[in-house]
Amino acid sequence: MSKVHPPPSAAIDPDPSRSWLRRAWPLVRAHKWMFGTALVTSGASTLVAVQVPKVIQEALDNSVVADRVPLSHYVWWLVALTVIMLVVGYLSKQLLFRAAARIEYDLRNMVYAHLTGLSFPFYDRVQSGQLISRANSDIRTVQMYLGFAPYLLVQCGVSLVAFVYMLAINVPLAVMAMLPMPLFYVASKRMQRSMFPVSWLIQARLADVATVVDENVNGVRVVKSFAAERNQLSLLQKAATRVRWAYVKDADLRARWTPLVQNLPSVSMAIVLLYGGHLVIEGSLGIGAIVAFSSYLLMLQVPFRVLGKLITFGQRASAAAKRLYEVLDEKPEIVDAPGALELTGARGDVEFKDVRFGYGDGPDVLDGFSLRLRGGETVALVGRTGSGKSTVARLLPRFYDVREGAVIVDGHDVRELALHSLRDAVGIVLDEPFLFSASVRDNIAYGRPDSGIADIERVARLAGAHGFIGELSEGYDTVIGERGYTLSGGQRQRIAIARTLLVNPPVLVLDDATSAIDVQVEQEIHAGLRTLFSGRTTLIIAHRPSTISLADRVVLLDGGRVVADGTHTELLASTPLYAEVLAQADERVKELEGTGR
Ligand SMILES: Nc1ncnc2c1ncn2[C@@H]1O[C@H](COP(=O)(O)OP(=O)(O)OP(=O)(O)O)[C@@H](O)[C@H]1O
Repeated sequence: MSKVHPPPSAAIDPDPSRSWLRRAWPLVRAHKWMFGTALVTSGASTLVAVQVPKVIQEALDNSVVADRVPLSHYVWWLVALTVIMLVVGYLSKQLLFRAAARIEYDLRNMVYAHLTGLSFPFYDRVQSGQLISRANSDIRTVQMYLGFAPYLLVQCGVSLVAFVYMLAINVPLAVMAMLPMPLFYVASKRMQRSMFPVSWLIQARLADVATVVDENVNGVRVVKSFAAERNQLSLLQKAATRVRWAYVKDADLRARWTPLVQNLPSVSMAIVLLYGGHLVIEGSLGIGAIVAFSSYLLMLQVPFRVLGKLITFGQRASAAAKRLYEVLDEKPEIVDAPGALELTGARGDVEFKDVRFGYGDGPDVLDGFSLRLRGGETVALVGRTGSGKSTVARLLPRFYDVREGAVIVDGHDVRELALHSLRDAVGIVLDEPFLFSASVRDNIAYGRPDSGIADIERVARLAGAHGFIGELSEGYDTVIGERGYTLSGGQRQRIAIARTLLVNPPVLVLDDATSAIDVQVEQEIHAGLRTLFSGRTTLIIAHRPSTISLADRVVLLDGGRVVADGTHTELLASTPLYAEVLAQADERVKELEGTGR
């Protein structure tokens, strides 16, 4: 049985006018106990660390210089403090890393869940490399900051206790030692201002590189068939050069600012030596105080140094978070209407009523498109390339919404139906089906994961896939390579047909779904296809007369609307455009066969 994974514990604040940190706050708050305990224990361990110089000071003054107390007394104290620091430090780190991992889990799940919910128009606009980069590196950057910034801040805060101890030893010396600190603050601020744009640029350019790499890997077949490796490499080099430029700029700014910011506290050490040494010579301060002071100053350097890093880190996290929010704030365009109806036991009566549609802000692809498919009918949709046939197919399961008119299933506008019930009822097989890197059996059972092998074999037989599956090295258990590229185009199509058949949808759309199956094999599986179509409403988008002959009726699409409707023979006789489209398709098939594809 598969393990149940908990849903994310929190979502981000939806108000986009708020700062990125405020919006991310619910993620941290969801683990407040673990986080809180981690912070308290880390504060406690720092507090213990601050005691160490005090013990050394007393040991020097009372045991080494004055011989009033045995030295072993202080040695035991130091041992005890170290043990406490070890135990408390272990606890705080354990809890902190766990809390940080949980934040990452929540963030990752939230982003992926959101991406899954987004509609096709979003995926048409966004490059997948950018998405992958956002989903990986940006999540990590934000998680690191959310997880570790509060911890570092607590450590910084508690280290300031060191300053209180310095004041207790000698007020004027403590004040003088802290004099360079305002300068330090100003330098850190300036560093922050000059570095922010560059850190933003780095994130954006890394995403560009991811896009090129993604296209290179996914489009490797095209790249190689055009022997375009060099071009692709030069594209990558261009993107990588832009990243390098940003990193060099970052390094340049860092090299200018970091030494200044890091070494300013050393000025404090010089002041302590100069003024403190004078006080010791005068006899108003013990030598132990100077040693304690230098330790405290070292401790105080840590927060200031960390603060500098925290600032840069914060800028990266802010840039990453804003890019993640861009995705998270994206509203799915195609969603269930309030009170959406469940489509159950569909008859498969389909109607496109005076549909006008275009992609995004683009021109109309369909305009005044009307078509009725009665329950159980098989209709072939034919048209020139680019005439909008696949677009018609995409409107039926509501991948996109129409601009005007309506798509109606069983008397209901698809916009009134619950999306999951509509998509359960409409099966769609594409010409280039996507297969997963899983076994043939799992690919066929994708829509019905609980199906038994008997059902899987039955649909594979109908789709004409059983024969070649049997010849694969491990039959139905053969794992097919990424996207199914270890199979031929026709084999992939037959697996995709079987996959849809198993779901048994009352409405079926085959979008050029047999185009890669050779004519002879297609003839062989015609019987299977007829069984597949019987009892369900089928829209076949096809070019071959042999496929078209499976339909009861043929409609011709041109100029965004239906221009002819009838049987294959009727259309051949009455509509010259129909014969022209078929002839063009025939030429295309011959060309493809000629190139051996
Ligand atoms: N996702 C999209 N975003 C923007 N425009 C698109 C998109 N998909 C298709 N188009 C455009 O819509 C028009 C119709 O495309 P469609 O894929 O529906 O044609 P088709 O008739 O199926 O073509 P073919 O026979 O070549 O597959 C074309 O002009 C195409 O450029």
